Amino acid sequence: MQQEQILILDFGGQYSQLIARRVREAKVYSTILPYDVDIAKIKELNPEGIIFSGGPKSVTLEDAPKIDKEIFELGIPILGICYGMQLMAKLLAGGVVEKAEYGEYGKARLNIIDNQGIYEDIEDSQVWMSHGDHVKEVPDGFVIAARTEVTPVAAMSNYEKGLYGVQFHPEVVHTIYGKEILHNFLFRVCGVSGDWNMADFINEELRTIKAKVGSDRVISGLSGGVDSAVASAMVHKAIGDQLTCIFVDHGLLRKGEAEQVKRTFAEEFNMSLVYVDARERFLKKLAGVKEPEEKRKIIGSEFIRVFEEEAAKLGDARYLVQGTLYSDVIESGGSDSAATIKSHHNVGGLPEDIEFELIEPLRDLFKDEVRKIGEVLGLPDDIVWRQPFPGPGLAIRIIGTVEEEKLEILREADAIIQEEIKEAGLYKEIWQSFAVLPEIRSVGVMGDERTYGYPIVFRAVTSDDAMTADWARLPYELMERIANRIVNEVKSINRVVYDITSKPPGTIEWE
Ligand SMILES: Nc1ncnc2c1ncn2[C@@H]1O[C@H](COP(=O)(O)OP(=O)(O)OP(=O)(O)O)[C@@H](O)[C@H]1O
Ligand SMILES: O=c1[nH]c(=O)c2[nH+]cn([C@@H]3O[C@H](COP(=O)(O)O)[C@@H](O)[C@H]3O)c2[nH]1
Ligand SMILES: NC(=O)CC[C@H](N)C(=O)O
Ligand SMILES: [Mg+2]
Repeated sequence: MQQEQILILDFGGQYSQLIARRVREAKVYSTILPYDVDIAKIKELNPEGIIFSGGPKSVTLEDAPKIDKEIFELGIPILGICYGMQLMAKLLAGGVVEKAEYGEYGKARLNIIDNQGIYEDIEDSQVWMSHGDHVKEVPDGFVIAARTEVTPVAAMSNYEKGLYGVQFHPEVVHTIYGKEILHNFLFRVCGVSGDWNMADFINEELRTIKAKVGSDRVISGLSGGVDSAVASAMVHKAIGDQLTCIFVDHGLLRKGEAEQVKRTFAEEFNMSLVYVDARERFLKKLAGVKEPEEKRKIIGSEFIRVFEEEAAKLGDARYLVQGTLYSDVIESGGSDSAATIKSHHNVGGLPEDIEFELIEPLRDLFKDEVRKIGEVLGLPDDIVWRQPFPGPGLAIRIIGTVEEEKLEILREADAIIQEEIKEAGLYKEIWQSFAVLPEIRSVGVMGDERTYGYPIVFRAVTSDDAMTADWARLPYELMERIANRIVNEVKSINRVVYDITSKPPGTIEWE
């Protein structure tokens, strides 16, 4: 029997991934595809429903993303969100979209005019808006379902065909009834049963991996972090000893990390693990390099070169498993219409001549979902709840050139932070806590002596999925203890500052 699924067509919206998440939270499987996917592919998937995401373009422009009109004739219910609704209005006969006199950004009050379909049991309430265009005339067969103070067509519905457009964003938490509206679309309009769960996801992935790999050998990049542990554990479950995990020590790890990862995996996992000491070659390649994107690309490509050598030793493994998540993909400019914020080593930092076929079972998921899978698979708590650590490691926490001496300083400072945050019982609550070593020095006084040393930037953030983050409001006593210890125990450091920037506008890491 074919699995129930909802297809999300991505028009480059900020929240496309959030829509997918909300659908999964409703226990319905979802797939995101770019808007220009072939209509034949959509027919083949035969989803229970389709959601059009928002998008940055204006449908009134010539080069705006479009879609084959045939999609409205497939008999599949469609929910168009923001740009998605405007596109629906533009493509269907009778619909008119124009630039609105007043754009609407942020909170608005939804006034429901027609309570059927996705508005059953929904009351007038706050919604979240972000648009400059609006629908002026609804297409033939549609009714105006809701309005706001400035937008006369805030929602439109065609009950007969199961076509719905919403100008607001039901997927964001600020839309009070957002979840209920999406549920109405899924359960009342599309008629899904909502019996999908993470265990199904895992089983489906296992089947796909098995079918793809056959009897070939596979290697997996294993870092000790949760993503690669979960991805590797899944692949191991699918193909057993055909998998070999490769742990690369690139010299950019934290204090004691290499030993700790080796120990944990020997004790807790029955997968074979190869440890590669690649410290010298990474540091050599990075020598003198300052520019963050260049560092990232060097590291991404060197990782692959190491994996290739190890694959050859194993008799040519053709597949490489990576614990890539959706947040890595989107920041690397993963969809056609999204900007590149930074090239994650495992996505945008991959070399062009890579010959491996990638296996990335977590590519569509967010970290908290991966942690759930980790729990379902029975992975130990200290792996599942480990704070993320970026693949390029300390190299992107040293501003400027990466040198052994600076790495040593950063390792010591970082170890103090880890220790104190754990001691304070905050490790799990805090998304990431770490030290950054900037390329500046300042004057201080210690033991009546002038010092001219580096500062350490202490950064601690809260987040659910790394897409947005806020600086952690740590107790002053804890900050004080950390600052004191760093200045006293780490040589060359004479000052500690705390980063109070959220994401956006900052990012979590400094490079
Ligand atoms: N030192 C390493 N050795 C081998 N592979 C690595 C290493 N560091 C990163 N990788 C690969 O790059 C992927 C992405 O790294 P990333 O840091 O996002 O994930 P993670 O380390 O598994 O989890 P976390 O995000 O919790 O740190 C990993 O899943 C892994 O496949
Ligand atoms: O494996 C990784 N390879 C990378 O190149 C990379 N860059 C950032 N990160 C981690 O991703 C999350 C978001 O980071 P930023 O807010 O700094 O963009 C945070 O959790 C970062 O630690 C990386 N992880
Ligand atoms: N968030 C969106 O999808 C915006 C759609 C379109 N760009 C507008 O401004 O109206
Ligand atoms: Mg990591």
